[in-house]
Amino acid sequence: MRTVVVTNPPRAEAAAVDELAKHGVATVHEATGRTGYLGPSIRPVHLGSRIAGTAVTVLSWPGDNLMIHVAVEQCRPGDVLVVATTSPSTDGMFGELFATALQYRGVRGLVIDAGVRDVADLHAMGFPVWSAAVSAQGTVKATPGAVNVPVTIGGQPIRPGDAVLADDDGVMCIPRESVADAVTAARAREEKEAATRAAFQKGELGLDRYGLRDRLPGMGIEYVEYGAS
Ligand SMILES: O=C([O-])CC(=O)C(=O)O
Ligand SMILES: [Mg+2]
Repeated sequence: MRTVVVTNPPRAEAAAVDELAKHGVATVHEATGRTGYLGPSIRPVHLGSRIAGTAVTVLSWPGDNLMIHVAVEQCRPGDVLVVATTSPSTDGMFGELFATALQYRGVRGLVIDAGVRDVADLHAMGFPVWSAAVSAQGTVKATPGAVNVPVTIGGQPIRPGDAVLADDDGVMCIPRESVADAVTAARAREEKEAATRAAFQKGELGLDRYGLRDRLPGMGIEYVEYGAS
């Protein structure tokens, strides 16, 4: 692994990232052709937050949070810290002290493919975190890694400066060049879903709205009156 700290990577445009935060992960994931989702193993540590920000990426050795300390200095307002490890680990690499340092720098949250701790404090501070685990197990500060290199979480590549969108449904990454397009697509999908919601509120069935009823026979689905042989 290259032990490198990349400074000042290009970041997704801030206004587009802020627009992105108006839309949920499920909506943007669908609107972008089901791309970029980090998968169900990256979970919100506390519910009720939705953030979008630009990624500062960290590649750490498992059980070692040295490079998170290095990365804090690279963070700017509007960033999200994204931490991957070189092999799987659930150790609690991050807690309220790191969150305090990141909040001071205007960082919007943390996404980490490892463990976090001090979760009651993180909750009280209002610092949103998505992680693979919660663990009191502490870590060392010993092994070089990298900051602002491309990382992979849940099979999804995340480059420094890409947009990260996270809410109660999980986390997704949008390439920094594609954020404005993703916002446009998300708006269109929300308009379509608003029309569907209004129809469902009046009792229309998905079977009819989506043209499914006519397709059921072709799929071999038949209706049988209860008790009929
Ligand atoms: O200091 C650590 O190793 C992680 C932690 O608990 C904190 O950030 O509060
Ligand atoms: Mg702590």
